[in-house]
Amino acid sequence: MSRTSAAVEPPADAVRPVRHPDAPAPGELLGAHYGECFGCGGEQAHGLHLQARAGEGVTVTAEFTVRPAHQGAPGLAHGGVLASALDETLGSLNWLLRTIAVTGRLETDFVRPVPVDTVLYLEAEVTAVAGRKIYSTATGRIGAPDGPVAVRADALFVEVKVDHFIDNGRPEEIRAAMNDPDQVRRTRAFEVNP
Ligand SMILES: CCCCCCCCCCCCCC(=O)SCCNC(=O)CCNC(=O)[C@H](O)C(C)(C)COP(=O)(O)OP(=O)(O)OC[C@H]1O[C@@H](n2cnc3c(N)ncnc32)[C@H](O)[C@@H]1OP(=O)(O)O
Repeated sequence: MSRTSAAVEPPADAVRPVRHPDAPAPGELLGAHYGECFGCGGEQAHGLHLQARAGEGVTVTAEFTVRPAHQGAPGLAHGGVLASALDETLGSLNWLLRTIAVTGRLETDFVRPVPVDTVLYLEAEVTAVAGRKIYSTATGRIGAPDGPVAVRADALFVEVKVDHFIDNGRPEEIRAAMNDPDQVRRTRAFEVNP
């Protein structure tokens, strides 16, 4: 039996992803796309503060340290928090395509418990693109970048226009994001996919 469902399997007409020529160079930190983002934002006290770095092709690596605020069972990371770390890492791949996309489906395997204070070493890759649909996969390892796999995920992201956020988000946060003094974050949010 396949580990993943058909929803995250690229269709026959899917193509290989193409790294955007202006994508950050391999090794470069991507930075947060939004200061209040639970996954990557620096302004969220209990957020993941996940730092993603561009890799070769359409890949990223990221690190996330499990803090006491991220517990489910005593001393162990909450599964939803680990899914968030995978989601954020996978979401950051879309910046290498210069595409704004949201998670349509995220299928997660929790392979090993992840204790508080553990660094989760994540790597993710876009495997295929079919129209607006972006297929990607990620793993999270503990102990070291080549340590044992603790979590993994397969995902389908769907490309959206910036109207997705304007129509559905709250005006005050949209305004604040538009006025963000950080030009890269503004570009990422509003100029990539007008
Ligand atoms: C302020 C701005 C900041 C911006 C910064 C960047 C933000 C980054 C945030 C990063 C944070 C981290 C990331 C986050 O956490 S993102 C936050 C979590 N995700 C969401 O909130 C998304 C909510 N969902 C939607 O808005 C819509 O459902 C979307 C946009 C996804 C699709 O609705 P839309 O009406 O647009 O399109 P469609 O329905 O015609 O579907 C199109 C195609 O896709 C296929 N499909 C769809 N869903 C699924 C599914 N579940 N399984 C399998 N397939 C699915 C569908 O069959 C169709 O295929 P085909 O028929 O064409 O073959």
